[in-house]
Amino acid sequence: MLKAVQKNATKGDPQSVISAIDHYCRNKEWAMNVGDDKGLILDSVLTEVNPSAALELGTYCGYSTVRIARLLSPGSKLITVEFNPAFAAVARQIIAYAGLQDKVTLVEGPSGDLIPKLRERFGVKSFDFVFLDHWKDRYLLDTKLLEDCGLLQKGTVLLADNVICPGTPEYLKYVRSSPRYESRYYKSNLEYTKLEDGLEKSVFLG
Ligand SMILES: O=C(NC/C=C/[C@H]1O[C@@H](n2cnc(C(F)(F)F)c2)[C@H](O)[C@@H]1O)c1cc([N+](=O)[O-])cc(O)c1O
Ligand SMILES: [Mg+2]
Repeated sequence: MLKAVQKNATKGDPQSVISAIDHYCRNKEWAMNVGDDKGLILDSVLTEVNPSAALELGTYCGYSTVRIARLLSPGSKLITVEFNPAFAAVARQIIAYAGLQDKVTLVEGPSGDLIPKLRERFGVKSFDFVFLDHWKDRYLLDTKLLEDCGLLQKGTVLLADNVICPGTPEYLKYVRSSPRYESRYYKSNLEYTKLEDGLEKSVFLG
């Protein structure tokens, strides 16, 4: 994927990086990026929220990191968390190739340990936007952790990938039944396939 970006994309042009990854994953080797179909929903929700402090759980190779960072207003920041050092190393290069390294802080390690430290380490008061795309059995745990650490404020938007495929049943049940969230499903398809998948947008009500 990184080679495809270096070969086919233009340095400093985030859209060309996104297109190069989508073309590679559609024609050469599938990969678990949010992809171009769900990516358009991510773009529109992000533009609507226009966050000054955004968090991504699950950097993987940095595809959605680039999608998010390219739309941030000047001075806004994205913190992205990745557990796997090999993926993090690729993501750093892809983010840098897109020229977005000044807007993005990539933090390596497990979310359980890192989330409680985000305030003291990065001076984050709270997040306006959170993109969940990491291990599906951690979505609910980490959402509760974000609540408990006071990192969500009234109006914070959580956007979760893969709520249908591979699926995040407990997370969905929680955000759809809790009086503290206003939740809505955006139907789409699993990246680079015709299978159904979708994003769940949940607004924290405080
Ligand atoms: O399993 C999927 N995604 C899991 C994604 C996992 C990614 O999130 C990282 N992570 C783990 N913990 C953290 C943190 F930050 F919490 F520490 C970050 C992992 O190292 C990995 O890079 C998936 C699978 C399919 N599929 O079709 O099978 C499609 C998709 O879109 C998917 O996202
Ligand atoms: Mg995903």
